[in-house]
Amino acid sequence: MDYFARLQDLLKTEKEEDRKNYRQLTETSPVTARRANGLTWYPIAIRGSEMSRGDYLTVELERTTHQEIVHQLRFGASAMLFSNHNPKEDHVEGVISWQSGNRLKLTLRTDELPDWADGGKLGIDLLFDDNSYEEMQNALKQAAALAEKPNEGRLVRILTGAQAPSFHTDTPAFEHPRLNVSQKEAVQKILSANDVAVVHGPPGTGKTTTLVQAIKALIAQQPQQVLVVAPSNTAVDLLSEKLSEEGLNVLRVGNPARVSERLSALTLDSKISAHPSIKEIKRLKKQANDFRDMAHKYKRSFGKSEREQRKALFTESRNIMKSVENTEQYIIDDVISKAQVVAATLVGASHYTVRGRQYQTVVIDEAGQALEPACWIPILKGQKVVLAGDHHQLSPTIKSDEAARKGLSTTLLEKCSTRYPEAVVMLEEQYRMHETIMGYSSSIFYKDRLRAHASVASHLLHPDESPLAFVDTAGCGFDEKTEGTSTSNPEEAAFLFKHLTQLVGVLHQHYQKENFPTIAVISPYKEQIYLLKEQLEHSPVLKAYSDKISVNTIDSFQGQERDIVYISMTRSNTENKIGFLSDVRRMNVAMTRARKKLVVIGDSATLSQLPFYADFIAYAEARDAYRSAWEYMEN
Ligand SMILES: Nc1ncnc2c1ncn2[C@@H]1O[C@H](COP(=O)(O)OP(=O)(O)OP(=O)(O)O)[C@@H](O)[C@H]1O
Repeated sequence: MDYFARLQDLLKTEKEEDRKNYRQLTETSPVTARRANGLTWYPIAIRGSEMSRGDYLTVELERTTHQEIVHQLRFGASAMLFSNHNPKEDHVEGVISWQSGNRLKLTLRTDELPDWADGGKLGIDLLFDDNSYEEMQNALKQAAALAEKPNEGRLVRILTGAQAPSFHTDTPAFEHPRLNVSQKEAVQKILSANDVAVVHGPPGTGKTTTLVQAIKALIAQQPQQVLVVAPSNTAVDLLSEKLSEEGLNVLRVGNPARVSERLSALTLDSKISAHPSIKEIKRLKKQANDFRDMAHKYKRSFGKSEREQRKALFTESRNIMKSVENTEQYIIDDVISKAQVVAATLVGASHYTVRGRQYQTVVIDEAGQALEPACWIPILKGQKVVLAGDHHQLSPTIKSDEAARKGLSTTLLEKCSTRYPEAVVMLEEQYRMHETIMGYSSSIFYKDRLRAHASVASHLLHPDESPLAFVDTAGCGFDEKTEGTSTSNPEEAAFLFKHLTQLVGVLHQHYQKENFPTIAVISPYKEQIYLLKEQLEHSPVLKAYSDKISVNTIDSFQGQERDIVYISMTRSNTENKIGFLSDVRRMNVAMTRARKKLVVIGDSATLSQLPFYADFIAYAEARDAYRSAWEYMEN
């Protein structure tokens, strides 16, 4: 089928580009550069080791210097333990089987540690993620084959546009005291869909709340195990927690990104150790060890009867271990089958513990950020799929421009929304933003259909504080600086903090430290973020509020909210280049993080190149929210 052959090609292009980037980052860089890029932990120490299934050795490793750098050494990734004395020869590969804080466990593809591991200077490198690409390619191949099978390929044909979806017409209206009208409509759509339903959740509209209730309702409608997946561990964690709070039995496959007792109780390991039959296993293991010890006592006796005795003891010990394995498998099967919800990342849905399972319903959250080939991994395990997300917020990160241009950046969510409007319900009431903050985004992206709930529609930091400001730096001479591919604007950064310091000074009179408003300072440019962070460090007034202020890129704020949001637009040049500010979805995310006050600082002359910004500035002007930076500089 053309559809999948094309996707397979695009994915191949993407993989090549990804691998190229990875090589550039790793092969020529010294360990410190790899560490700064989040690909390496160094130095590390071995804290313990144990045998795991299949005679593999699992070693526990710890970063020994304090390192806050964000890293990518996560559960499920392939990684390599190396010695920096002679890294070319002294290395061994494995898979990360657990990670938390500064520790991780690496399951090696061997049964013992090599000698060089005693020599110090150890580190661990992330390896290229072949496995995820393989899983995606396999899923695409399987989907293509399935589409040709008249009796089995229905869902595949529907999702690729070859056949229309159908809905029950007799599903009773869904009622729930805590959901609003469009949320109830979304649950109703999910219940009535035979094949596909789409929940379009603009910022702050309660998408998670809706999905949780929909999953409960699905299980009440017909007892079943639901597969719940998302591209990021953070989203999977959030849903797992909420579903479990609602009393559902959730199995979190894989390794939660966040450390919380509630979450770790949902993992397979934790459920296994809480299982009633685990006592039996412990007893059997002890018995097997006792027999083994007894056998070893015959070591120095060479008589025939001793030899036989010894052999019998070993056999007995081995038999017991067999039964241990059987019991373990029984426990695993029991734990998995009791789960009402299996929660994992898209690729994690094919983890060996749940690999062969089928589900009636598959729910994909954050589908606006999910690469389509990755979505096919869980979709093939279900009969019906629910896609939830917002294709007007950030799209999946794609490394190959060519693959992106040819369509890999278009998500299945977007395709289904366009193809089947009858399957889509948009959540229309939002619980985050003052209506003036919401207004521009709503008019550009959501056909003016968003409404602010009464509890937030007119909330302000203080009756004298306006909800929106565009501060124009045009003509101030705040020129951007470009080095390599990154852009920054030191004077804009300094100005931003001056403005923020003033605001904090005013708010200081109205708020206690405990309930002081939360603040985000964001910019699309990494280099600008470094600068902003540095300047924040040197501002004594703001430093006193450092636990209230977060500074980071737009991408890292998706899904979050703050009372006050400052956006440093950074670009200011005479050639009118705006680079990736032209991705207006990213701007949509930035602007909709603010609850009570949004301050956008930028150069109107540069920004107005794009109608999106020209219109935003006009929107601000019409609401008396336009200011020139000169006004502040004169004060
Ligand atoms: N029907 C409702 N009535 C009152 N409050 C609600 C309702 N639905 C959601 N909320 C509130 O709105 C906020 C956002 O809800 P939720 O976390 O479900 O949103 P979301 O859409 O998943 O967020 P995001 O914008 O990150 O996608 C929460 O504080 C939640 O309590």
